[in-house]
Amino acid sequence: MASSSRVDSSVSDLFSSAPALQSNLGILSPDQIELAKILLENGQSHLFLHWSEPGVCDNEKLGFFDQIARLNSSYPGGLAAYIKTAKELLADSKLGKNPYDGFSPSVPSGENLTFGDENFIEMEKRGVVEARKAAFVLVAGGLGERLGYNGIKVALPRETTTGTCFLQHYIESILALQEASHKVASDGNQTDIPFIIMTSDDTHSRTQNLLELNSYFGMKSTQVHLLKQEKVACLDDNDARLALDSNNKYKIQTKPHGHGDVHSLLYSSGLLDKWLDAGLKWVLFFQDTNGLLFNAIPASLGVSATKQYHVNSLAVPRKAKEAIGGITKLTHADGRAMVINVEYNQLDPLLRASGFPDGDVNCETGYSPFPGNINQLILELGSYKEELQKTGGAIKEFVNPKYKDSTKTSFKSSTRLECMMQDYPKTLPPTARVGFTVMDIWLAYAPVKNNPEDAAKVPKGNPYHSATSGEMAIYRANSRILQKAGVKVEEPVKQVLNGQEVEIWSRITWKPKWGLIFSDIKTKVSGNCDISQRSTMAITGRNVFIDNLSLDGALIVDSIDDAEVKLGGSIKNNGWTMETVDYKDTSVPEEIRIRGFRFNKVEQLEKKFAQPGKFSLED
Ligand SMILES: O=c1ccn([C@@H]2O[C@H](COP(=O)(O)OP(=O)(O)O[C@H]3OC[C@@H](O)[C@H](O)[C@H]3O)[C@@H](O)[C@H]2O)c(=O)[nH]1
Ligand SMILES: [Mg+2]
Repeated sequence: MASSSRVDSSVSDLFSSAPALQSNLGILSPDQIELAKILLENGQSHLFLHWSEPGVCDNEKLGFFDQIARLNSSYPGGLAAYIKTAKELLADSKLGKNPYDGFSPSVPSGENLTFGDENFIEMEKRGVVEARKAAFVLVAGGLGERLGYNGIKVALPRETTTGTCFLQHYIESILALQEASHKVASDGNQTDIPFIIMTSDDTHSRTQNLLELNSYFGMKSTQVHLLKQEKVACLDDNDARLALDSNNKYKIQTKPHGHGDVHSLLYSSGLLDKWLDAGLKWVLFFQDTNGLLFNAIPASLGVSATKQYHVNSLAVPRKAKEAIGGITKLTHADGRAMVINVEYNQLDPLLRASGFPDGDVNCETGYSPFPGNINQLILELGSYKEELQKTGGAIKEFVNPKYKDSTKTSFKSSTRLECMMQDYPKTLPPTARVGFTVMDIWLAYAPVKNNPEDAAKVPKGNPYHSATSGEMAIYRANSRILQKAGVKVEEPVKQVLNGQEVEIWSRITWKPKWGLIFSDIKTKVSGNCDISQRSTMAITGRNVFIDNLSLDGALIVDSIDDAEVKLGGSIKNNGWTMETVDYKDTSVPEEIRIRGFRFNKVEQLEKKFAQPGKFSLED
């Protein structure tokens, strides 16, 4: 008796701190009252200051608790944990505490892959074998604020020769891997590779529509899962008081929590257990707009398998101050060490604070000594699941408030906690096998992140990360791959598009099923072949063989799988010319004008082979 009345009195003490809430308790359900207690116990009584008497705005009040329930259930440990962590991180930030305090940075060593050499080819083959035990996870909840594109980024064309969008290319690449992997499977295991897309309220319905309108680009709809991340509550001050929406006092203001949410979402989805039961071994994470990524996947998956890495991050040489994180070895004074991404905004201050007075600068190679993180992670499923069981998928967070002045007592605008998927290894035990794999930039990394205006301001020699450079990188990579396979592809010309000087190579594209790995591509190329710089070549069929072809113009070839087509002889036509377009010209569709050019399809040889059999271009 005595103890229960003590509880009651402490509860009523709690509610007496928020009289406007207390008078409304009658309209709330027991669950909502529990949530109210959590808020009051965690210093959030200000949320109720303006609440009206019962009978006025009751629907809004219930809506408020609906939102609180969502915020509470979508965060590991609930709102109490969120507020507690926020207070700690805000206190550290106010003190100017260095998150890497006690750690000294050094350059780690990893695997280096060179496109086309014996090791690379071996790794690719091994990767194809492993692929049927993989699941792919695309994080695509971001708004793409730096690009400023109106639609979702995965709907942007990867290149405009065929107009194939990023999402279609990703799906076709996964399907090509699946098929190739089943072909070499010795265990008869023919499961479909799962494809997960993390969305947010900003991208969810548009991603869903894009998939549905295009019949999932050839994937089974059951193979694709969308997991929507929720935003997190904004914070108004150093006491982690939650921010109310300025237009609706019954609503908490929210902002994105970052791509790190993918781990807790995967954990709570139950998918990891399903995958383990199905015999899967690898989870591959990737980002929304890297049109070159799948050039790097087979070989790096081969590295993961060969080295038995629990974590393998893909990296490319990094230019100092480039907006990609640096893979860094951090050694603590107490002996602990880890290899981890240091985000691009933190690398310079970390270096300056730890004996590198020049900060983030290039070394004698012309690159930063720290490899650049492209945020493609390959995790070994068993150890991943084990780790998430301990953490619930929670990832080390950070806070980045913009203070009004040096007293650091108030913020210019509300802030929130954030987390990044590449911080996953931070909680791993020292026994974990954490590695990284460095590849050529031209082969593996060409994200579309910057709008034309900002891209044009990128320091000379650093990558633009724009729609222009992203598309040009596809042509460069394909041209170089064919060069390596023995085709004489003419050298590029330089041109300024949307204020950015880029190399323009022959516009060569193919479908993933035509050439997934280099050894496949080599079997598709023979004889003396040359392709001029002004040429366009688009191959959408599978069994298409380039054999003694001399191309100077545009050649577009489509074929069914049962048609074997030989591309040979001398093809010359007026081809497709490139016209410059200014990004400010709003008469041109946004997805085109952000590139700074469009094709004028003057003349082409276009062939379609829809019957089984053997054919050549004369047929
Ligand atoms: O809340 C979010 C934020 C972002 N994302 C997704 O995460 C991906 C990366 O987002 P951003 O493009 O904003 O990431 P950034 O460019 O700031 O940095 C990221 O990529 C480059 C790497 O070197 C960095 O280490 C990595 O953090 C995108 O696919 C985006 O859609 C989410 O899914 N949810
Ligand atoms: Mg970002």
